[in-house]
Amino acid sequence: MNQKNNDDFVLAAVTVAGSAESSGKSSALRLDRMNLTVSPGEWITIVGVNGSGKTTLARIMAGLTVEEAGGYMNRGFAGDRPAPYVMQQPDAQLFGETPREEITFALEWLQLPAADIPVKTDAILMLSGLQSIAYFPWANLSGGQRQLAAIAAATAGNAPLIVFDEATSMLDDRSRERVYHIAKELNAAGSSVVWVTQRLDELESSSRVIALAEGRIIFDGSSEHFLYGEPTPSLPSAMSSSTPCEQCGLRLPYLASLAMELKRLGQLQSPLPITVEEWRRALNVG
Ligand SMILES: Nc1ncnc2c1ncn2[C@@H]1O[C@H](COP(=O)(O)OP(=O)(O)OP(=O)(O)O)[C@@H](O)[C@H]1O
Repeated sequence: MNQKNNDDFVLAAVTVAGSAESSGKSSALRLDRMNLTVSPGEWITIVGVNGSGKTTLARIMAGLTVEEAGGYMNRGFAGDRPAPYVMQQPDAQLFGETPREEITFALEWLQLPAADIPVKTDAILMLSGLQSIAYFPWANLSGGQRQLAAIAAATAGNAPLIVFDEATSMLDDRSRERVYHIAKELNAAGSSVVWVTQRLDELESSSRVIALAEGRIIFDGSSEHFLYGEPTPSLPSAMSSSTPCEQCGLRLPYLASLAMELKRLGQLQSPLPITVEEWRRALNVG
């Protein structure tokens, strides 16, 4: 973990030019003068409809090369090396032949003492639930199992910043929970996590949500405000009765709609629940 630099990670007026094909849209820019500050240890969830710029932003935050990017970036606590970046598709990010080899390579790249690597590899295989398939070649594993191995390798080094770009979208519920749990543990240990997702049911009350539309940040605040909050005054009045979530073109999760309806009927009061635990408390059960 990079303990030396506690400066915030800062993007200022970052712009990425659009492709010729996208120039017919209202915004031809992939990112449009984006300003963003992330503090050490923060968890940020990035949401937005398809093509809103999530992956472009995630790649810039990870320190990967994005052509035609301009503006100012100070990587601060994230350090100069690229951050681990876990993509939706595992195959492009695998270097080894098996899950065990993949994790071993990741630890070697981090220059851990050679003697520590086998023990640490076993610990990571166990944490990610991959022990039983540790020596299987990729061809014998499912896409989800390959993705779990890629995630386990990316998270092996407790990097100061880790970017998950819709990393769990091809995993089943159990594997998704496992990955989410690993990311949470890393966050609790001090890593900042950038979590790009289309799944609004993954939001937690305390976490910060950044919503993108057409390459711009159109919401930056708490999950609670995003799902239930007051509309943004600057938006056209036709949109003013909707929540920030709906204003981004995203559909409210079923449970959030239910909470709003129960509030309208006087059955629930603010703060409205988001997580299972909060629902239990709100309904006075369990
Ligand atoms: N390599 C590229 N070169 C040029 N334009 C690109 C490139 N990759 C994406 N774009 C365009 O940039 C815009 C933002 O794309 P981006 O992949 O960042 O969005 P996204 O929100 O991650 O989308 P999705 O949810 O579909 O993955 C889109 O209009 C897309 O067509």
